[in-house]
Amino acid sequence: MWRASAAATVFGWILVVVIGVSTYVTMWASARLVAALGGDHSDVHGWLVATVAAMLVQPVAVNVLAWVGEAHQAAVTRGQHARLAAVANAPHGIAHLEDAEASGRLAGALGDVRGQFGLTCIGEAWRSIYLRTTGIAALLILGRWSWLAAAVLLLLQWVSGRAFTAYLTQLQRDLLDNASHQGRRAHYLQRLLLEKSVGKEVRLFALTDHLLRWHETIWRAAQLGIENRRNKALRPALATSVVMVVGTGAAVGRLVFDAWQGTVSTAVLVAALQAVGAMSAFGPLGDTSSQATRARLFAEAVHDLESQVASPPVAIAGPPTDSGRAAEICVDDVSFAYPGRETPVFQHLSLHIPAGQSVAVVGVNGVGKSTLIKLLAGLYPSSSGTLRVDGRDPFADDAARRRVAVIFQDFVRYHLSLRENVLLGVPDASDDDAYAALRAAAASDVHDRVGSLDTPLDPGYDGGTDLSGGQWQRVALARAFAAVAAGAGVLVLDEPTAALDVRVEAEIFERFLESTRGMTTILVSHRLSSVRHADRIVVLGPNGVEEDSSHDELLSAGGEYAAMFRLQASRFAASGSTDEPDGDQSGEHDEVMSQ
Ligand SMILES: Nc1ncnc2c1ncn2[C@@H]1O[C@H](COP(=O)(O)OP(=O)(O)OP(=O)(O)O)[C@@H](O)[C@H]1O
Repeated sequence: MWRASAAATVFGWILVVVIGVSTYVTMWASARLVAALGGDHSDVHGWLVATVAAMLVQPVAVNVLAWVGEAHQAAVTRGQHARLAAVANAPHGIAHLEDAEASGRLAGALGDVRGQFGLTCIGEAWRSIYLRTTGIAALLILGRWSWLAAAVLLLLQWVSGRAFTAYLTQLQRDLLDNASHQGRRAHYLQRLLLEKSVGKEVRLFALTDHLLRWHETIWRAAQLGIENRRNKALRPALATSVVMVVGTGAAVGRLVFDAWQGTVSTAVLVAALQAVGAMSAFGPLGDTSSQATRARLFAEAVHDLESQVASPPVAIAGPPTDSGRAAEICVDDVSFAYPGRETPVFQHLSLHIPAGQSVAVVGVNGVGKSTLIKLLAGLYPSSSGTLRVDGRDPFADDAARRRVAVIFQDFVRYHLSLRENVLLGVPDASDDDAYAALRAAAASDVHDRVGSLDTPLDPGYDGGTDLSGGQWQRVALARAFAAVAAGAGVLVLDEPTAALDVRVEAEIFERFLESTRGMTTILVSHRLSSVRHADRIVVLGPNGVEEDSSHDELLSAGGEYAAMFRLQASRFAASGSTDEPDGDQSGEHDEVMSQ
């Protein structure tokens, strides 16, 4: 709370003290007023003024504290958003985002910041603090009658409050626990029933009933464990509250008895009766305790995430690189296995790409083409060997990473304007840069269709629209071209053109190779006809680089590449399409390479 806003914390504590003091004065002055009216007539006016003043000050301070709580809440929520964003983005790679437990916890924490926690928890935490302060006022008043009774009541309320908090903690922990296997699965199934992106398939394959039943089964199984834990924590909470009620009754009985015996004055009797009730501020506080517990658990969860996810090595911001110049890539004896996996994707892989060369990487499904690109982009560290972009490690050096512009097959469709989709990584670029990038990606017609660079590419927004798969791919390509114009030294297209028809893909790749001449480019595609104009073709196989030469040389060599290329070409010819003018090119899709 202090970190989010020191001013709100200090002001809040001042108000808490004011509330505590005004509570004490209200109880004591009103009791003295009753006693004065009842017979001793001592300074009726003075006690009346004190009572009224305290009764006015207290609600004003409570309301101002509620207002401070809201401002404080906003500051805390902002801070928590920033901390969560830092947790998600601090590590240089993306392994933590693929770790099911860490990403589940991150998603849960984010949901919490956006939900109830982000709205009321801090206000309720302040409420619980000032209620405890009113409890201290009540304790001091009770002490005027009997310190023993005050201490016993404090103990009973405190034990009951602790038992209730333990119960709430269990409850809230279960609510916060998005990381359990069953919890994640239940959430996932729930999302399938609600999300737009899967709505089509859910209807098409009539999955609704099946998903509902499946979700219910998993949810019930998860609930069973939760209910058992809750019941276990609820029993001591109930038992201690019974003891607390009996103890409070006994204290009231004793107080009345003392008054009956004449050992307690009217003022003390009236004040102490009020104080007995106010001692409940040390006990269970219902929703206030619940929210305050949630705030505490949330802070703990974020702290745990911070220590769990902050994995070394932290990236260094190296000295600026020669922006705009083609980069050289050296992969030397690199082996790599995904975190938590024993089987390596590749072992002892070596590949040298001189600056300015265009290279196509081809190979069957799962051989590791995309994984190699992820390593080049610095998203994972290699398990062994060295991988360098212009002599620097892209996993450890931010400047080296910025030299690599990649459009992956699962590129992001930003629900932002067309301009932002193209220029997201280059904020200083102008509209002309956006048009140039769109032209280079053969996407000028996308601009013509949506009408403006400002059009949101999401029909959910006013004036927004959606694009076809192929149009999205060309917009993503335009983003890559914009990155090149802004100084990236290696441009990688990892099959972002798979949804395009073969003619458009060939056109884009040709244009791409032409407009990036002199740059280092890497193309990954299953359509061999599309990549054959690259300077060099590298065929990846289970044992690393299996073939590595130009298209013509590989064809003459009559190896694996030649066989795959001829098979694609023959399928293409059999399909009767006239898309490929020289009849030497590949077919509709990636028949061979995908098998
Ligand atoms: N995040 C991941 N965690 C664990 N294994 C992964 C992950 N991503 C990919 N793999 C595995 O690594 C291997 C290489 O995958 P990769 O995506 O690099 O292949 P690819 O050659 O690009 O395939 P495709 O042609 O189908 O795109 C595959 O066996 C895949 O199952």
